[in-house]
Amino acid sequence: MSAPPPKSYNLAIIGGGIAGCLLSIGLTARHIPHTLYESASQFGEIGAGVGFDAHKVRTMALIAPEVRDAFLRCSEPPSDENPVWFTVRVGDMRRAGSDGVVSIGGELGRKVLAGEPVFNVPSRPGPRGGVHRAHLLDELVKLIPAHVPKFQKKVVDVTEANDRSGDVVVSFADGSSARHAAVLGCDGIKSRTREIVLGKEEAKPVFSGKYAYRGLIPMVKAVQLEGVGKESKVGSQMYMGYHGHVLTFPIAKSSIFNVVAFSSKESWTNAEWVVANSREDMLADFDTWCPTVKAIISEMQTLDIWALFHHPVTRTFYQSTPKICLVGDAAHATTPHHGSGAGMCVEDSYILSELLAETDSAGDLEKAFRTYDEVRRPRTSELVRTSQEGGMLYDFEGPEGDDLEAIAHSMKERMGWIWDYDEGLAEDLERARSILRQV
Ligand SMILES: Cc1cc2nc3c(=O)[nH]c(=O)nc-3n(C[C@H](O)[C@H](O)[C@H](O)COP(=O)(O)OP(=O)(O)OC[C@H]3O[C@@H](n4cnc5c(N)ncnc54)[C@H](O)[C@@H]3O)c2cc1C
Repeated sequence: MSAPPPKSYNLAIIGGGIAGCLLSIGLTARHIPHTLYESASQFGEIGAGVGFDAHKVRTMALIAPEVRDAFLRCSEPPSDENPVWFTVRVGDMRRAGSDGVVSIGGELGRKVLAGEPVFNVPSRPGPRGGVHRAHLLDELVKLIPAHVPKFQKKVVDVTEANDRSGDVVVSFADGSSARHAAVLGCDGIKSRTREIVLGKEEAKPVFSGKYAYRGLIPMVKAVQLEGVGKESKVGSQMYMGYHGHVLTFPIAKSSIFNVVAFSSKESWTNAEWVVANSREDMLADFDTWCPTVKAIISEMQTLDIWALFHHPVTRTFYQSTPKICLVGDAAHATTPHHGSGAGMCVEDSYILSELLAETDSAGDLEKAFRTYDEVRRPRTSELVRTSQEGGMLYDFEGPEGDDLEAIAHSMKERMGWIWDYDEGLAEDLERARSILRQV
């Protein structure tokens, strides 16, 4: 197939995380000229896991088939016989008798042995699951042409060019600047581009009431921990409790046991979001929990606390002067409780790439951004809302309390809304295209 006519514009992507890389691949596949500016000296992700559901993996292929292939190279082929997202247990023993039976809400709760499976949240068939973030990013980066990324380019400002061209001038911390038709802000939860669009106050992320410990344990070691080994083949586990929950899932083709352990806190006053902590304090957060959870926590090598912030209310994802469009966490930073913040980067990148593919002149970019905002903001804002509620649900802080049937029902409903979206996304794109084509 011959290449489409060249675009009369050149875009700037700010930020080379999952959103910036996916968008760059999407634009490259559609012959849309752009440069990616990243503040760090190279692409990089933290040493932790990230999970994608089957719908997001299918959407990766719509950005470009190579994105899905990249994911598959990092992930374990799923068993579709009994697809399970998480096997859910009660890990907190505060309400347990000496026999280990937890006295907890709902009919299900009467039979619960601490640490033993209570219910499964079924996932959907198809490739999906956890990968090591750095491994995935390494694979994605290979799909970005060498001339596209520019490193050590920290964006400090975006202004309109003063020659009535409608171009934007991107200014960097090193004193240099670059001119583009528009900016695609993929600069994450602490986004500078969001500040420019919304103003400093409105752009501020908000503490969600939760913090997390994150750890990677070699699988050979994890399977020796009490209660873990026999379930190594089962996959992902969630241990619920009062004001906390613990997730474990295999990554790096099951060679690493990824742990995220959550706790609650009313407020966060520290200017830093990742702070050092003592082993005693970390263990104390889970000292009422079952032996399996305690064994997992005691094996964690990183003690840092990650305060979890999000950006719950967003008036707009774009502005016209200077032209900026927000993508990924820059647009809709979410808590991780539905494991879908990066998944929304996938959906955003697909929709925006497709809309830009249909936009031939710089004068039409604003319309493309307005259309993207119209179809993407409702869904992603809802994710931010339901994800925060999800964290409270797993920690027995929601209206369901510790009623396990009500929690199971709510979890399945919330996850279905995120996962069963192949048709929804196709409809969103169709609707967006018809808006874009209106004169
Ligand atoms: C504990 C935890 C677990 C999670 N688990 C999951 C999961 O299982 N599944 C899932 O889908 N999501 C998950 N998420 C959410 C997911 O990690 C994020 O939604 C996703 O990584 C956001 O990607 P991003 O590219 O938008 O932002 P980022 O990854 O933050 O990337 C932003 C990039 O922009 C660069 N940058 C920043 N400022 C500037 C600047 N001024 N100039 C130039 N460059 C700049 C940064 O260096 C960085 O490279 C989790 C989040 C947390 C906290």
